[in-house]
Amino acid sequence: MNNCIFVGVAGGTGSGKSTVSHELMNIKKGIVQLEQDAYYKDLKGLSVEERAKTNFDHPDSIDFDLLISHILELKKGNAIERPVYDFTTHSRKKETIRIEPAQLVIVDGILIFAIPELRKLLDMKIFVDTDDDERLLRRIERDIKERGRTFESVKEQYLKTVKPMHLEFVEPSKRYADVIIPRGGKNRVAVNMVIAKMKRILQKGHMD
Ligand SMILES: Nc1ncnc2c1ncn2[C@@H]1O[C@H](COP(=O)(O)OP(=O)(O)O)[C@@H](O)[C@H]1O
Ligand SMILES: O=c1ccn([C@@H]2O[C@H](COP(=O)(O)O)[C@@H](O)[C@H]2O)c(=O)[nH]1
Repeated sequence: MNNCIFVGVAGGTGSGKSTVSHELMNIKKGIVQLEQDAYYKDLKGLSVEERAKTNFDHPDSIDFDLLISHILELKKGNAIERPVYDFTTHSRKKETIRIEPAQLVIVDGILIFAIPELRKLLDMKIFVDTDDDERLLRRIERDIKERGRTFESVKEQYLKTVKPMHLEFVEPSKRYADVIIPRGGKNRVAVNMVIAKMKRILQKGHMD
């Protein structure tokens, strides 16, 4: 598809990436989303205990080759089959989701700006910047409610891998952002400015 625009939304876990991505998806029909979360490597080959101990915040835990190849296919105008990842079992489901090429593709995830080959495929890079304590509180609530975790497991994972990887990979990748949204996805002023800009780009059909 000609003039397909790729917008990256990065930020730490619980920063509000999904919230911002959904706001952008609501601009008009036909905008599609590629979540880095869908591209976690399948850990079916490991025992349940080994899976739970995996460092899910290191770039090696994600199949970036597949994500990049999907972006390139969408750029060429071809549909892709996006994997479906199950956070409770740390494995890929059998089914996939067909994503058709679109004028605007939102790519979101904690590490997308930390990978140079991926970064250079993004036409606009937005970083959602939320204080660590707020992100942690949201993460505890979400992982217990939606991802089948206990408070103890969230605490252990946060201290062992989530926090150190955030400091090593996610936070430094903020330097590559074109736009930084402070205080998360409900920052109306910032989100409305990004939406207004995206609407202008979509009307013109290309980046400035
Ligand atoms: N500004 C905010 N204030 C309060 N809660 C928020 C805010 N932004 C997001 N949340 C909540 O925090 C959780 C994580 O937000 P989400 O957008 O899914 O973050 P991410 O995709 O970066 O992990 C969700 O439950 C969401 O409803
Ligand atoms: O099997 C898994 C895979 C990933 N995680 C955690 O998910 C977050 C990233 O998702 P957000 O939606 O951006 O919060 C990452 O910090 C991983 O630690 C997991 O716990 N289990």
